[in-house]
Amino acid sequence: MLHPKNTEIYFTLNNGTKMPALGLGTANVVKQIPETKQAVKAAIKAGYRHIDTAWAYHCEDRIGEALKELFEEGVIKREDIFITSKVWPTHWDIADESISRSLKNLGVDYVDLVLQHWPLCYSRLDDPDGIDGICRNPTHEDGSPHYNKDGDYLTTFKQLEKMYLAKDPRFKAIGVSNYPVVYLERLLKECKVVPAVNQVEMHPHLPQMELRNFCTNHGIRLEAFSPFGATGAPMVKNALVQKIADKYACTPNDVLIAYHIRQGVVTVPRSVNPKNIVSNIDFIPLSKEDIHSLNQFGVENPKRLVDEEFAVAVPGFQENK
Ligand SMILES: NC(=O)C1=CN([C@@H]2O[C@H](COP(=O)(O)OP(=O)(O)OC[C@H]3O[C@@H](n4cnc5c(N)ncnc54)[C@H](O)[C@@H]3O)[C@@H](O)[C@H]2O)C=CC1
Ligand SMILES: O=C1O[C@H](CO)[C@@H](O)[C@@H]1O
Repeated sequence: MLHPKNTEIYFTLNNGTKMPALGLGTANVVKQIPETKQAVKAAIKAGYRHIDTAWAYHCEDRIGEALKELFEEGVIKREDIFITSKVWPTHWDIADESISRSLKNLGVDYVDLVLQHWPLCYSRLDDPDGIDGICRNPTHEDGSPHYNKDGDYLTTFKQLEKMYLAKDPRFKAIGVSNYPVVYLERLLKECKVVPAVNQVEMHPHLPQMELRNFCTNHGIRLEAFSPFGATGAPMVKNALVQKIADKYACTPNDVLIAYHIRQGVVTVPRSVNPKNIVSNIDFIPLSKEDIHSLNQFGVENPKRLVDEEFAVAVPGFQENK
């Protein structure tokens, strides 16, 4: 039986927007940021129609250069692709300005999805070496995160909601990222718009079963970041993943991507290597039994692989759930 490629699978969000199941992650490590442009061009030419980015990745301008060339070469039109950007905690109370900054850097009139990047409020500190003159991860002298103590994390989504309800033409859908169930419960009580997406760390070490059930029940599309376990792709070396890869005669990366798409979860693996970018397109008909064994592995061995110093401020990050 012929299977679709991962790039041919789309999911429908709760406002009717269609979102490609596979996207290109662009949170490149600093030394690879200059390779973002060629990675985006390689991905689009290979069939990707979804780019996941953020103000905080400091590469939106390079993505914009790639898109400009692809549009001019007639490879794609703007409406052919799905672009996600995100509002970083430094911009928790100026989401409008963050969106305008991202659109300027990307060189587009709109993005398809805007996410609140983290439910946190950072102080906005000047930093000539930062992004747009702002320190991305502000800290106190002791190295602890420099939060704005007067900030309410829900402010950001409330600002996105207000613009969305006013039919702001700069984006099609709004969502969140790194929201645990308890934060979603508050949001659903205080806001009118149900987030279209919740982007969270997910892989067989972190199946997020409670969050998966909650989001499914409330029509929130889950999106898996760090599907390979972030830089160095540690999940690729996982024995169970490798055993399943052998069974399907595919790569462990193929299993890790199919693990999400077969469960209706969007995923955005990162690479600047055109060979890897292309190989991540291969669809694998992972069975329900194999998906269950991968989920069960994580239920019994929960482990966060992207565990940044600021993340512990969000419930659920401490207990590695
Ligand atoms: N919302 C959020 O807070 C976060 C969002 N993200 C998004 O998720 C994306 C993906 O997650 P990441 O943590 O960046 O990493 P990832 O889990 O996608 O793994 C990237 C690593 O896998 C390697 N890789 C990729 N394809 C491969 C292949 N076919 N064979 C062997 N190695 C391969 C890459 O070289 C890189 O070292 C990010 O780029 C970003 O767009 C990531 C982290 C947090
Ligand atoms: O989206 C994100 O990507 C970086 C690297 O993982 C992380 O700081 C942020 O949440």
